[in-house]
Amino acid sequence: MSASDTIVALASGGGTSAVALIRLSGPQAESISDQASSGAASSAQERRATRAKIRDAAGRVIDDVLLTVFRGTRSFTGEPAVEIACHGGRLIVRRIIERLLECGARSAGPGEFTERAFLNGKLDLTQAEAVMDLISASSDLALRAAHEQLEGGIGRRTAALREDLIGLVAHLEAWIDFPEEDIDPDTGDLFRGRISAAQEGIAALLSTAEQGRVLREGVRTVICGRPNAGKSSLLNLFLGCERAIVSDEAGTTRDTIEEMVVLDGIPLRLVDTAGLRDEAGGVEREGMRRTLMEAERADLVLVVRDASLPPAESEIELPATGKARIVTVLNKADLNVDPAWGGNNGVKISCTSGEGFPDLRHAIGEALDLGEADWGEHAVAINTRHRDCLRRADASLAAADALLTTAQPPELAALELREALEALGEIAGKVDAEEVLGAIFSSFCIGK
Ligand SMILES: Nc1nc2c(c(=O)[nH]1)N(C=O)[C@@H](CNc1ccc(C(=O)N[C@@H](CCC(=O)O)C(=O)O)cc1)CN2
Ligand SMILES: Nc1nc2c(ncn2[C@@H]2O[C@H](COP(=O)(O)OP(=O)(O)OP(=O)(O)O)[C@@H](O)[C@H]2O)c(=O)[nH]1
Ligand SMILES: [Mg+2]
Repeated sequence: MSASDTIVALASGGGTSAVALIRLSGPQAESISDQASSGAASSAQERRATRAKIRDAAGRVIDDVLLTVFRGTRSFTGEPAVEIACHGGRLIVRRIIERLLECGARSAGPGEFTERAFLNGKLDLTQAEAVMDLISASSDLALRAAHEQLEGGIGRRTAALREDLIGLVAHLEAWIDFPEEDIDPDTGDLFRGRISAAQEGIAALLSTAEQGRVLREGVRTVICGRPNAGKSSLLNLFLGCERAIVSDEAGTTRDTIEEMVVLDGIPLRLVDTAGLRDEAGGVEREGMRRTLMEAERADLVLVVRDASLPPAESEIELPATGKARIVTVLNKADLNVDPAWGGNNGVKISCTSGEGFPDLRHAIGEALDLGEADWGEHAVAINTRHRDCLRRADASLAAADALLTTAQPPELAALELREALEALGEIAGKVDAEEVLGAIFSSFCIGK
């Protein structure tokens, strides 16, 4: 499959920079670049940075650049491509792209280069997704998981599962189609054992979904407590800057404030909220409603209490927190800690002095239980699309197993197995009936 048009886009970040990278991909990449560079592209050596001048239609120089030409399928996109490294001014970038459009290129849509790489067989779907994960990774662990996926980690694991199932379908269908060949039906325990082994493989992948979500979106961490407990001060302490307004006026924070931080390699999406109190009205009430909504969706709730007050005065009725872990933070430990706090097992800290902050970070790590140790060597973490495909595959395998257990016609079980294969194939973006046929002929030598 190959695209007929040539796309162009800025590949580096917007804004002003020392150098910017403009990318062209498609069959006319080289000829379009030639028009804009007085033939410099076609006289350039393949995959070698070559000095050139980009000129407008009137022949005036727009910029002095480095061109790199990728010929044939030897490029990221698997089709002819040209990269132009120009000076990173906004106007320069705009003028060069305008010139390339004038010469016959079209503006690329979002993800279109990677989509082409997929369509040209350079990447499977999980690898294409990994490119995005890689770019948006906000922590070392997320980066590792994205790298593993870009290297084909998930693709390999689903391919192995598919291979097992293809063997199974081949066996079952050969038996259906050629009963006279005297193939051992093998639909008893052995056959079902292979189905359940595949289900175990699926379950192992599915069990990484939660980590995948956390790595991609961050642990939703909601800071809640009574007004003035120091919630916004805690957010600021995490960020190391005065992001949220802090004041001794109770009810300062009205709307939720969200910021990402990374704690020992784990991304946290921190949400500062409006304080919870019974006597609130008007805007503050609306703020509280938002706090409760956030708490319900949280993975982790940090309950901030003012340790300089007696426990009863900083007590909050904890909102419904779904499945969130809860860590209690006893703030203002620099003041006189009310003796009644004695036996409370919250983490004592001072947001003003920073004292006790390492203990809090440690307590959060423990509560989340997401440390390096759990990652093993291969940091595979599936995304929601993979999860949905895996769940469908698992349901089909369960159905196939049930059909075989109740001695239904093998055709029905074969259909379910094919459904499972298709669902697994969707993960890497391939669905291919030929594969099953190939396995039948190669392993059973039918027609000899
Ligand atoms: N300048 C530049 N830097 C970049 C990219 C790019 O496209 N251009 N990348 C884009 O995301 C990443 C690197 N990934 C790449 C992947 C494949 C090929 C490539 O040319 N593949 C050919 C040749 C293989 C080889 O010689 O190793 C191929 O697969 O046939 C290039 C970059 C990050 N840095
Ligand atoms: N002594 C002391 N004061 C603190 C500490 N943390 C916060 N404060 C003070 O407590 C007051 C309230 O702090 P905020 O961070 O605004 O409290 P909040 O929980 O966000 O309050 P609302 O947004 O109104 O719900 C401010 O005057 C802070 O300076 C602390 O560790 N020690
Ligand atoms: Mg606040």
